Amino acid sequence: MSVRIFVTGNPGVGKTTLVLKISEALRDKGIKVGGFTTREVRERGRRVGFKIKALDTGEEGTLAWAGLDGPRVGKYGVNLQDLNEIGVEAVERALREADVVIIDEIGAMEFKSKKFAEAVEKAIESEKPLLAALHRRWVDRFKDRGKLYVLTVENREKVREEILLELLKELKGI
Ligand SMILES: Nc1ncnc2c1ncn2[C@@H]1O[C@H](COP(=O)(O)OP(=O)(O)OP(=O)(O)O)[C@@H](O)[C@H]1O
Repeated sequence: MSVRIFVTGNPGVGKTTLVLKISEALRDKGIKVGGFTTREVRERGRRVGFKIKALDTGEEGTLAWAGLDGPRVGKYGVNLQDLNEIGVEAVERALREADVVIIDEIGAMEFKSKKFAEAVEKAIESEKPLLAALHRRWVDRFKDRGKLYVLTVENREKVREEILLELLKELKGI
């Protein structure tokens, strides 16, 4: 059975940073990483939206923006087009072409897309190693389908090393 690693934790604890550093470390070893990351965008100190970026191509779009017309999560409207065309496509590509699949994150915004939900399911069922950031509210739904790490400021460096070793062990031979 393949490794499936979920990382959760409070907002801003470092989930995206962990995923990015692990992606870099894997790439440095010649391992092909695919999937997507998200990041928040602030203007004058206030959060105004979220960007979504494909790990393989670097293509970036808008995941959600305050006041945007689209399915709503809080004050943000979700941009289904970029979520599907950048995020979901990146996961599909990773499932075909990459050695490791990264999903950052599984949460309310992302689940506004049925295609995203299907891609997550495929990624979990896949034989390829999966590393996914999981929003706190979705932990109960996914915690039995892989290994769950709860990230804190205190443990985040150690957890990062542990996950990297776990993935490398699984990828031995590539
Ligand atoms: N290991 C670390 N060492 C130092 N700073 C860190 C570390 N991890 C994260 N940070 C800093 O903390 C901030 C938030 O990190 P990050 O965006 O990775 O968190 P997150 O958990 O993904 O947030 P969100 O809840 O928005 O998804 C960033 O400014 C980042 O640079």
